[in-house]
Amino acid sequence: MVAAVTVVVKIGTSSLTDAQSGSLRLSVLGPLVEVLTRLRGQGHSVILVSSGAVGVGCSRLGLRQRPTTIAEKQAVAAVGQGRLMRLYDDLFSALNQPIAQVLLTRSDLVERTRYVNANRTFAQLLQMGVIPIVNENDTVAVEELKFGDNDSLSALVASMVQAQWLILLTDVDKLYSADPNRDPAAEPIERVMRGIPLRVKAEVQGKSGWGTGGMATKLTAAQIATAAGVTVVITNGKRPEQIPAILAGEAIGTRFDPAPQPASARKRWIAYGLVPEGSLTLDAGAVRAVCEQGRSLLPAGVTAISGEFEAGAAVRLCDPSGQEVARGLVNYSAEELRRIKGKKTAEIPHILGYEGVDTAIHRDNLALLD
Ligand SMILES: Nc1ncnc2c1ncn2[C@@H]1O[C@H](COP(=O)(O)OP(=O)(O)O)[C@@H](O)[C@H]1O
Ligand SMILES: N[C@@H](CCC(=O)OP(=O)(O)O)C(=O)O
Repeated sequence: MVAAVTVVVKIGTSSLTDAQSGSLRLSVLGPLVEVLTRLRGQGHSVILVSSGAVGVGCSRLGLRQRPTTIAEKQAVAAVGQGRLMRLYDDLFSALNQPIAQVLLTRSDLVERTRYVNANRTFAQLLQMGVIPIVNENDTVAVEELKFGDNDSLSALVASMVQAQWLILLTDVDKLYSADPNRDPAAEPIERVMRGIPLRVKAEVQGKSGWGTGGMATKLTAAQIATAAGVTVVITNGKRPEQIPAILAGEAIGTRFDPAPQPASARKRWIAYGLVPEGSLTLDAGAVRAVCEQGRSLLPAGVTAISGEFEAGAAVRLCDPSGQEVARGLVNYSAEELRRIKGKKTAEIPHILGYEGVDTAIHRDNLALLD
């Protein structure tokens, strides 16, 4: 018997719907509902992140391809989401398991008070024995503030609720060294110890006909969730009955090990919950100070600024080669930083004409990326 855990299961359109007809695959949904209900009955907390609103909406409206315009996608998702939830409610109700619909947009997680509030709602639902079923609120999400894919959404939810497990159910059994649907020589990867291998990142271009992000967004999800201390597994959605064996430690699918010392909830929110509004390029000394010595970022170590943002905004911190290494909340606007970049702290009041703070980003507002 496995100790009670919080598990987030994400199921993609490619597993939920038939690629040809677009109709829902009851042969997948039935066992999934059964296994999640059983886990709940054993005392585990379960959250389901379910895609499928667009796919189901398309099937209902007789559309043969995923819509391309935003307005079309939003309208089709509005048709599909209700049908999807109705089906889930019927199936879970047959097993006496209460469920809840939770629709989130990126902006719900960007604003700290809304993030904290969403977290409280999840905690309350789980305490009441409910299985929350989460999707992006496609109908109202605006392009600049979209998760865009439910892989990232599921990782942010897993991080927010401090889940032990995130299980990504898809139409392949594992992560491969290349897209197995295109390259027959692709080799399966059973375990990713820490950090996602670069050779794999370069080889994750494809996706199924109805899927959104392909394997690339699953790797991003794995990065976000493992950094929060969550164990991530990518496995085939056709066999949901394997989930208890996964939780018991069996080597099924691809397993990503969690960070041994996850950052605090606030730092994780800075790193992955917020949407960066610009970028700062750092010199090598500043990268060392921030990444290895845990120090604040001084204007002296900044060599370039891109984007327009106000003080308090979230920005990317990049090393001299352009690789993103951290994120943080700036103490100065982009316009101010352009004037004081590369300058010593003592020079700042003269340049700006007022006494500012010493740091461009204080270490408490700085989160390293995995
Ligand atoms: N390196 C890889 N390993 C496994 N699958 C890959 C890889 N690169 C691309 N893919 C593709 O990713 C697809 C799954 O992603 P996607 O279609 O978005 O599924 P979902 O709807 O479950 O999110 C697979 O069908 C596969 O073709
Ligand atoms: N929110 C969208 C799903 C977006 C998405 O990530 O799809 P998928 O790649 O199939 O998990 C929907 O419900 O159709």
